[in-house]
Amino acid sequence: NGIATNHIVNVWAVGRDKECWDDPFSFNPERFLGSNIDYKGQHFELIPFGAGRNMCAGLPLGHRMLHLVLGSLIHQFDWELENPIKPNSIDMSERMGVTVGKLEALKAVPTKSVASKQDLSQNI
Ligand code: HEM
Repeated sequence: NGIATNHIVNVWAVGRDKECWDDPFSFNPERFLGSNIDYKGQHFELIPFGAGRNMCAGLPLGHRMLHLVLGSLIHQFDWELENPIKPNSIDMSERMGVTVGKLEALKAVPTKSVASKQDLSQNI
């Protein structure tokens, strides 16, 4: 009838629903080992790219780039937290908005890794 409506799905809440997830507030990527749940819009408990006909058009690119960029950063650099922050003292408070981010930015300090220097010397 020509009337357009906008809907905003609360993906944050879906991802923390204890009906869908065991221990939903824990960061536990291992929960996906041996699970058939994927992120491609067919399993509605996990929809980082949305679902249906308006889902993210960049999913294949995003999927490839994430692995490439993250893998390169981990391979090329050793990463440390800024003093005096320790892994278990990271402030994980969230900043609410249309998207959710960390309230305090995570500062990670890179130094060139031994592995990447070895790669370089092999190329000479
Ligand atoms: C990890 C990276 C990304 C995430 C998590 C993401 C997530 C999303 C989400 C949640 C939507 C809305 C889907 C909906 O309304 O149901 C969307 C839409 C869209 N995204 Fe992404 N996106 C990512 C990367 C990209 C990239 C790299 C591109 C392009 C190069 C892209 C292009 C688009 C476009 C064009 C739409 C609108 C699709 C439409 O309305 O038909 N996205 N994305």
